[in-house]
Amino acid sequence: MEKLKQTLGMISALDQEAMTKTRSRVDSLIKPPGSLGRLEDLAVQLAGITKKTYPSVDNKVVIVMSADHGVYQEKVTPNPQVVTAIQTPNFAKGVTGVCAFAKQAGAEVIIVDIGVAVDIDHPGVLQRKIRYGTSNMAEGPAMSREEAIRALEIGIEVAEEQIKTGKNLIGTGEMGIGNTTPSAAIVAVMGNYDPFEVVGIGAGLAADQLDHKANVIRKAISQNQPNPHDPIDVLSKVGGFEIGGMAGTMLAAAAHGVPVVVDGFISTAAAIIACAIEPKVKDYLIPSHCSAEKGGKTALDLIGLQPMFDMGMRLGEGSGAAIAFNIVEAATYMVKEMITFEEAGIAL
Ligand SMILES: Cc1cc2ncn([C@H]3O[C@H](COP(=O)(O)O)[C@@H](O)[C@H]3O)c2cc1C
Ligand SMILES: O=C(O)c1cccnc1
Repeated sequence: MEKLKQTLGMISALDQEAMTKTRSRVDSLIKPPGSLGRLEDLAVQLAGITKKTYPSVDNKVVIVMSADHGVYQEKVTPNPQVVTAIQTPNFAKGVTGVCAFAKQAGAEVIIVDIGVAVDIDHPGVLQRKIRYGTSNMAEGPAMSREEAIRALEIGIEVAEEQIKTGKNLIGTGEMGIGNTTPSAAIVAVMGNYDPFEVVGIGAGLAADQLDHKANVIRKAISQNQPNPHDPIDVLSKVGGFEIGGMAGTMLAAAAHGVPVVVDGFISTAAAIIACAIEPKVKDYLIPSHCSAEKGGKTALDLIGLQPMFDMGMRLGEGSGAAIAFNIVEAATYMVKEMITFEEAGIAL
């Protein structure tokens, strides 16, 4: 709890002076005013986050949190639970979807076992297991409040280790068979939606099973009565270890002035928790894409994030975040590589 409290105490508002300076430079660059659209706003946001007029995001990492879910027993996903364990070392080997995009973006991928159902024996996997998967939220709380805080603190610690080594752009990613169910539950509770409005097919559930998936979430909510005004209560009752870990990563990034790129539906559920814990976190978040998962747009809208692109992607892992790294870095190149009208000797 100490680590969490200390981290929350370090989160401040964006640096207005840096933002004003960067906005002024962006407005005077040799282009029609506003012609680089939201890339201009992104540059200003990066200045506010990093407290630098010329922000740099040249040292990138996607932190992937891997965990299993007790609610798997309710047949909410078509894939065997063992896929989480099979995939986890694959992130260390560099062969998953996010790894391909991270390689292209020049980013590292860090994989953390925060709660996989079996032991993962691979030297490249960070061992931070809280437990061998959550409990079945349809029968009781997914985890204790202490475990939820532990998940947040693991996310903080892993992010801080990365920031200490010089990382200046973080993406959130996850692996966890069944995790679109707790994600939809979080969105339903925090946004007061009926679960059916926000459940999707996840990693390929048959469309005729969506009613069942929504019913499982309804049961979990009525069984546990998560309090939407207490995000840690929501995380513990209907969340997941990897969701808590990603929320913690977002809190740490905000505390240390590092921009954090949010991936798809599951990362957005984590962002909803992080923003409810500390609303100032929102300004440090950079959305990437709009997940094709049914609740994807609703989840982003809940915290007012406007995605950069919509490619019908629904993989998770941090894949959309890694692709978005290129756009985020483009904003920094605009500020430092383009000249102003004045520097060009032109007075219009
Ligand atoms: C081979 C494979 C690789 C994945 N990589 C990410 N996910 C994605 O699918 C899972 C969530 O979907 P659901 O809730 O329907 O189980 C998570 O692991 C998510 O990261 C994958 C899923 C599979 C099958
Ligand atoms: O958008 C996501 O994060 C997502 C959607 C479906 C399945 N896995 C991940």
